[in-house]
Amino acid sequence: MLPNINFTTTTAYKYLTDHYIDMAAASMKDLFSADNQRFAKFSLQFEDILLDYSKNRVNDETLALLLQLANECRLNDAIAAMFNGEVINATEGRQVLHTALRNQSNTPVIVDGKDVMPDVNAVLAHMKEFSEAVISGGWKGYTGKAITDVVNIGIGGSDLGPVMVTEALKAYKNHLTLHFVSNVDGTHIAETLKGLNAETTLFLVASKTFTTQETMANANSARDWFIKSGGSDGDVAKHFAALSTNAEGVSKFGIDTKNMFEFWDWVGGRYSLWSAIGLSISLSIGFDNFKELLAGAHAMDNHFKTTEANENLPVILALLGVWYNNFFDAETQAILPYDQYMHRFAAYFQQGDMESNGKYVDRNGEPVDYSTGPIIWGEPGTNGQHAFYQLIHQGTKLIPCDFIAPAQSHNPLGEHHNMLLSNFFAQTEALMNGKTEEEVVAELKAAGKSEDEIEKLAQFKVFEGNRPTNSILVKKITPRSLGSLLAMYEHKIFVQGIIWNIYSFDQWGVELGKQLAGKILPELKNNDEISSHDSSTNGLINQYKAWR
Ligand SMILES: O=P(O)(O)OC[C@H]1O[C@H](O)[C@H](O)[C@@H](O)[C@@H]1O
Repeated sequence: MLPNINFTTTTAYKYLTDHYIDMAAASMKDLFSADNQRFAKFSLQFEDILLDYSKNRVNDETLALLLQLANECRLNDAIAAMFNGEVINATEGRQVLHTALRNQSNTPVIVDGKDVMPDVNAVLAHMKEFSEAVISGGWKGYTGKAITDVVNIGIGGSDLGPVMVTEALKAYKNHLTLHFVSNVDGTHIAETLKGLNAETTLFLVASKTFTTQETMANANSARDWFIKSGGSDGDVAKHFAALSTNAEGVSKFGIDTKNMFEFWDWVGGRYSLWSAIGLSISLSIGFDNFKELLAGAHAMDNHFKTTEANENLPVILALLGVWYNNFFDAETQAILPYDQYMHRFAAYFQQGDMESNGKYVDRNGEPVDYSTGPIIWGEPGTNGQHAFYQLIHQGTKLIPCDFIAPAQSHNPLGEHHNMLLSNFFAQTEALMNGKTEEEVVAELKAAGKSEDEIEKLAQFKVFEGNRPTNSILVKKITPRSLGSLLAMYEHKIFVQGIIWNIYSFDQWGVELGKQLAGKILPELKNNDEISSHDSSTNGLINQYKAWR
């Protein structure tokens, strides 16, 4: 059982409410001047990952109170409940054991009285064998040719993780070309199939439930294309594999269950890249690298499970997030990787975080009277700098940002990496220090501006500063360090869900739209005028029918 505590009733919360008044007025610049140990005090290292959280609006007392909050919310019991396989996804009656998928130490993980590790290892062995056959060219298509292209058909957790990881680890990729089709918009599959050769294309139908409308529609269109291109029904087995928990659905679709890579309902969709859903990753970068990704995540799992809260990276990140979310009323959290390969990282954690903690009902089924999960967004630096950083620097909203960068580039081209990293360092420094009116005036004077010009311009060039950031410096983005980084964010989300007393592993909020789309679809099959909805929805449907 998860603890069931309203964090706003804790002693720590009361102290934090008072303490916030002091800290809202405190300047980070002053905190740095007053303490030359601040970086050492407020930074942590895990393997090749350095988390510097010193540029936050916190002092020793803030940290102590936030840690007390975690303690009063019985975080340690919650962590134990997850790893021990308790049914902590209570509204779906499921365990939450994506950590078992990367449990490289192979200690037994018991679900309903049975150790799941033999099954986990068997699927990994199947993935290894299959990946090696496809990569080596031993796996032949229906005309005897080796596979050149792999199309992963899936959406949400069955797409975002594999897309993000294969992009982030592109430097490790082999000769296979990966494609990802997710959207039910026919354009996505049509554009992907253009230029592909059915003889050398392998489709992975990735769906935990194997009922998702988008994925089933795209998989059916892919199979039609395959047959039209010359393949026969009997050839489907050589060109279609399924990644799913639903064996019955897979065989109904016509995919041989020998080509099915299984996972289990104790793996949440948005936590599934570690499962058979990761087959596209294993095909793209090889099984050994996929295993390294798992090993990196496992190392972070152990860190999370065994390290004291004050030195625990996911816990610290989570508590800082709570500090801004619930005391400073920050509504969003930016994730800004200074690594072009990580360009889908923020998109991945939009699902990871927002689908997990976007809940207004607590674990008692009562509406909460505090803010829960933040809006996650971000783009890679330096692109973001030339687009939306204006608002982060001078807007009226407080936006806590995570800056992530590798110290070593996979493409050390001239001065590019120093230029990139100089921006990474400069942005967090600028956000903290800002620029005072005196500094602006001095600068304008030095540039030869008149008193009149200076007066007109100065205010617009002032930066308040005092805007919080975390810097996450990674030695190099490797399968291992990426695995650790991903697990770190997953556990951060978990910790926040515990503090907010919500269920982080269900996603009922996606159902209503699906249900209504299911009702509307038949109405679109004829040209009858529709009057069964509100006037807006009727009007839109009828105009669609008139125009299509
Ligand atoms: O893998 P599937 O069963 O096809 O599900 C794909 C996605 O769709 C659902 O609507 C959920 O919101 C996601 O959590 C899930 O990842």
